[in-house]
Amino acid sequence: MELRVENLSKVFVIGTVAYTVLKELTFSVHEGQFVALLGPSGCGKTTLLTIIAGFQAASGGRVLVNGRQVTRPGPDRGFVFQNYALFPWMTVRDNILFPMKQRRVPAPERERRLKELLAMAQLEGKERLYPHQLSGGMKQRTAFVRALAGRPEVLLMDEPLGAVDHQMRQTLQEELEALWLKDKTTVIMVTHDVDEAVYLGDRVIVMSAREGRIIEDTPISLPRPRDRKSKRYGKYKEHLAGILKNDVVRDPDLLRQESRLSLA
Ligand SMILES: Nc1ncnc2c1ncn2[C@@H]1O[C@H](COP(=O)(O)OP(=O)(O)OP(=O)(O)O)[C@@H](O)[C@H]1O
Repeated sequence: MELRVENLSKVFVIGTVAYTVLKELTFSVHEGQFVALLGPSGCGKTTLLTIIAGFQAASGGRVLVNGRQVTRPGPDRGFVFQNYALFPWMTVRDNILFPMKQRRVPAPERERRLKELLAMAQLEGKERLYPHQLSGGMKQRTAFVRALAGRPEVLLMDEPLGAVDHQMRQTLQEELEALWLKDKTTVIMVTHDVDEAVYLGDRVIVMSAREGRIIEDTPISLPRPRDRKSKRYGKYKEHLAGILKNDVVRDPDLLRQESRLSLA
């Protein structure tokens, strides 16, 4: 599997003003890599992820998965939304089966895959519960394995832990890592949390607050599970936090570059 983002740009036009949200981004992600996409609020992380998913089109450039250009959503790309987006009226079992039914996976194969995913996520015995009856960790694990049900080439996660408090977040990061280590699907995860990026990422791509450029692309060479208290862990965090801070200091108004368009 190789995912390639080539010269990707996105411009939103509101009235007569064009806002450049992503500007000529280029990077590749290799098989099995866990990439954390880090940047301040509003820098274009979600926009980038949704273009990779095929939910919206780029204004320029392209995304290739195994050499094929992305033009629409497809089963080769799984997506985990913020707040998990489980169907509240469906049980754990039906949530996980849903994408397989949509893809008309034959029933015996569906049941086999469901069993495998429930075991992987330690959700055996919970399959008849509804989302509101689950703990935060169980919801996350359900969302994660639901996205894996169709065996995507790459899993795209948009701040999957965005809505949880600090303590819970660390626990869920550990659960997420344990789950990912069993499967090693290629992941791109959006986050604005430096600690989360260093804890989970094999590699951290940092986006600028302005014009959605890449300002850093760093491998995190630490053994897993990571020791948050280690000196090297702290160094990585310091380094990335410094980059984010410098970027903001250079652009104190944090305003997107605006260009007047003549739409007449
Ligand atoms: N459909 C749209 N039309 C106009 N502007 C948009 C649209 N979608 C996003 N934007 C703008 O693009 C910029 C980037 O948004 P995006 O959601 O990608 O940022 P983000 O880095 O994911 O932010 P956060 O971390 O807060 O979720 C924002 O300024 C946003 O207002």
